[in-house]
Amino acid sequence: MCGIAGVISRSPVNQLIYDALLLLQHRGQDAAGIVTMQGNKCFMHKARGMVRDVFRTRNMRALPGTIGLGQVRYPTAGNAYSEEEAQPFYVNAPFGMVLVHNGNLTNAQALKKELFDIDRRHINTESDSEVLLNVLAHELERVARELPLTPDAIFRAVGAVQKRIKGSYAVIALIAGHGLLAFRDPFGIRPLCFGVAEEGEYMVASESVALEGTSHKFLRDVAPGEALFVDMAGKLHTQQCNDNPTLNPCMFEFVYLARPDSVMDGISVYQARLNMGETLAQRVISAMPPSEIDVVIPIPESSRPSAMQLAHRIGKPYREGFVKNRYVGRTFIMPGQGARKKSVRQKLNAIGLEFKGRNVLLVDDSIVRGTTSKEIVQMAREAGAKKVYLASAAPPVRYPNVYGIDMPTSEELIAHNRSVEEIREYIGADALIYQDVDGMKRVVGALQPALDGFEASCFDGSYITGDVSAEDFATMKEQRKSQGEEEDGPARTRLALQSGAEA
Ligand SMILES: O=P(O)(O)OC[C@H]1O[C@H](OP(=O)(O)OP(=O)(O)O)[C@H](O)[C@@H]1O
Ligand SMILES: NC(=O)CC[C@H](N)C(=O)O
Ligand SMILES: [Mg+2]
Repeated sequence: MCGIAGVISRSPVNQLIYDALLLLQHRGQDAAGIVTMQGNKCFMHKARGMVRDVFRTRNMRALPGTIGLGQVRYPTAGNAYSEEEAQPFYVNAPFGMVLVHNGNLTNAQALKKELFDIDRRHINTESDSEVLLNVLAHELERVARELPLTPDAIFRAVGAVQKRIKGSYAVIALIAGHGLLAFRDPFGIRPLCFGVAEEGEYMVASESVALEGTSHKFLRDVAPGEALFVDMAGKLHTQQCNDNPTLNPCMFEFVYLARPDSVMDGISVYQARLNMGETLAQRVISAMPPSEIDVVIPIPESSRPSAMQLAHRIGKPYREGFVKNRYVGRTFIMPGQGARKKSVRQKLNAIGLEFKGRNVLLVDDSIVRGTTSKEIVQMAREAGAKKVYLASAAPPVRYPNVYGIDMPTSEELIAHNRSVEEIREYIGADALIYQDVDGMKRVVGALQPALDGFEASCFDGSYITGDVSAEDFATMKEQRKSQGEEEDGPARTRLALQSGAEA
């Protein structure tokens, strides 16, 4: 996932976008960028790093205008080290357009070839988002043959884009001299919502927390397949661009990615995590008598609501046994296993007296590569715990994700082709208790009756778009592998150390 935000206002938007990106920082730590437009001219600043490092006062001053957008990046295509792949992307025709994207196109490589061979468009990076922008530009160019460009024509172009691109996408784009466009994939995999400040001043963003934190009133989520367009006069136009939209939000948003104070597609992320803690408690009770547990300890940060609810349900004390260094970012979304591993110990430290001589139940929101849990279990033992049990509020992550979470290969997943007993052994815990897939879907789904389902492929192996071929998987895997191994060692460690602004 990445975090995206776009604003149209009557006053300068540079600070508003900066503030929104800071509120979305937890969605991407590798690069950040903002584009504003004044008249028909674009002003862009993007670079590797976190928001507070990328934008200095001089950069902010060079972003004038009352319309703009920005992104914080967590790459799922291309690599984390390329400045060119940081977003937004710009294309000069038609009109001059910029785009930010959260998600991942599963047919990016085929589209890239098609764009070159047929549409005569050259893509200069490995980013699927640059491909997306060029498909949009191409389709917009077709409808723009007759001017003026109407919202209706723009929506027709979005409909045509949706027919060509596959995968997941929440998109915000600016069309110079015309306005702000946003749309969401027809399965509703990646989140996107919008709100209003004053009449005619809109913000579109990945999470509701970005709207709330910048004093915008949340209006609603963008529906799957829907597009919205705000023209330069601040008039909002919306239209469903797809014949068969369904709502299947990504389950991993509720497990880990999103901030707990966000509400996505009508589901409170916090409540979803509490509910997961509640069902996990039942799994714990059926696995062992609660009398064997002295204390429940969360693995900060994301597991806290689930751990709290679990402790309450099994009637055991909830204690903070690990202190998080607030200057180290999220480890899971860091590029490179070396950086991730090192960061766990930099990030978390045990408080000895919560562990000494006790049977502790550690709770995490998910176990993906096992980096965190293996280190943490060892740290709990070093701190003097008698028994170390581990519970995961999400089920085993067994399958690759191709929709915007960077786990493109099954081999890197600790639960792939391993039984729970084998995982327990690898992690070194005395017991390992997982959530089950149906239980998770039931308790999160209960919060929104209008859902058609969840995109939960990394847990159940079922890919909601139904069109990812074995060849697509192989291409994405190869592409990520070659990009991911490019720069191991010092550069990755540097990134790990420099990340850390609190979201
Ligand atoms: O099994 P792994 O590959 O280690 O991945 C899972 C861990 O990574 C995430 O934490 P992270 O440190 O990224 O963020 P958080 O502070 O929001 O929990 C997640 O919450 C788990 O703790
Ligand atoms: N996580 C994301 O949403 C990534 C967006 C895009 N695929 C990129 O790699 O930049
Ligand atoms: Mg964590």
